[in-house]
Amino acid sequence: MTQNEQTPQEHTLDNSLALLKDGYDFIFKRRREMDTEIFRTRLLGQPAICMGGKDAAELFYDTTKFKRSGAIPKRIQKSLFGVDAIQTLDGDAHRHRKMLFMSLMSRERLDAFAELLREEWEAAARRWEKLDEIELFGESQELLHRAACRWSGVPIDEKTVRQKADDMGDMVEAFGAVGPRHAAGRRARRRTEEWLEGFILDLRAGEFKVPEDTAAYAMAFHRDLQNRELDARMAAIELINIVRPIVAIGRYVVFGAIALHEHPQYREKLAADEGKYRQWFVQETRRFYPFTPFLGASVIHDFQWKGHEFEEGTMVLLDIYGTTHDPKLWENPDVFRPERFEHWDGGPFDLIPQGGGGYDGHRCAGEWLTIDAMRVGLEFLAKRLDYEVPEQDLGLSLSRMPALPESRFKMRNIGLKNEAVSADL
Ligand code: HEM
Repeated sequence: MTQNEQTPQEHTLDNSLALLKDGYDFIFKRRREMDTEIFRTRLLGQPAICMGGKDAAELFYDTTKFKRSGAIPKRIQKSLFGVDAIQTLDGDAHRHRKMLFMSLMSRERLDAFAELLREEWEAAARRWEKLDEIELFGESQELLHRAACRWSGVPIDEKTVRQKADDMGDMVEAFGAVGPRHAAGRRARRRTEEWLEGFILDLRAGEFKVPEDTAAYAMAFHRDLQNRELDARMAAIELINIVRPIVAIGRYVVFGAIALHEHPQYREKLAADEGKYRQWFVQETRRFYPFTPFLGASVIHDFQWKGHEFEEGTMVLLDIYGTTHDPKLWENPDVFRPERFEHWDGGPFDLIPQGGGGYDGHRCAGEWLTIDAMRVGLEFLAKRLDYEVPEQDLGLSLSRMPALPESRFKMRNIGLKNEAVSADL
């Protein structure tokens, strides 16, 4: 037997349709069936290696073995990420671009974001009080978009703000879709890139001014390793790489709201933040609910790992959903239990809903901001709002990528309680 034959192999011409059908469970289901952390299959007409778990995650983030350029399909770049953006860079070019993103994430700037976000929740809730019913998903995307624009220096036009927030959301909605949902995401991206490219050009021409510590300023005037400004379209794409994922936190707000609804015993604990309850609840929401299904990279040169052969150019997928539900890492992984985080040691390769490793690698630049934004939003829901949750379908299908309940979380009879939310995180 050659080393290669040790890797379980699916005998299939191509499994792309099964990937769409099984969605988040595609890799994990096969890992369970074959009792393996790694297997070979064929996807998008080419051989692919799928793997999951802590060791596999650590391997995936070894930049001497894997690269991102050429690994992200164009259809994902044209909808979700933007073509040739940070997600596709490697080596020094990536490190330099990543420093630009991380420079926006100082504690001071994150606190400023949390404050803007609290204002937006308060303003939105005052509007909701006058309505019979709202849909939390769209509403939270809009309020996150407003906070993201104010924080990033992007102008808000009241006439178009909801449309622009929906466009940000549609780019995310497109990633695991074929047909109309995917096409809508591409159209949304084209419109948004055109809008923000014009804005970047205005900033450069001095026709519009923004503070120097904003993302808009950073993207407009960033210089690459050759000391050149980014192409205006690329600056717009990277600015979208700030605003779009902030809007996407609306999905986690909905997941947190579902968790609160299905486990009402946590509401008071969350409001009072007994222990570090808010932090545990947020971490469990990010671990438990499906958002990113897997990540892709490509093998730089032949190597072996635990007796498995990796050949140059092979596409490799890391199972994100399966790793956050791996029974080797999480006791009773399919039970929602925030207290599990009381004794979690904070490893870089187990809780990986937003990628693993360090922030100098490809791990999500906005992870701290996401956690802060969820703490603000969930505290607001638990402490400041009274609401009813009418009968609706809150089920999440693992074959819909990205996952979202059909009803998008409807809330009724919303009122504001006389309780102040905390000023710090
Ligand atoms: C809504 C919740 C979010 C989820 C589920 C999420 C998830 C992820 C994942 C899985 C990655 C890829 C990691 C990798 O390739 O190894 C990533 C990368 C990234 N995220 Fe997030 N993210 C979220 C929020 C944010 C926010 C709020 C921001 C910015 C404010 C952000 C900015 C980025 C950037 C710039 C990258 C590319 C990093 C790189 O390639 O070096 N994300 N995110």
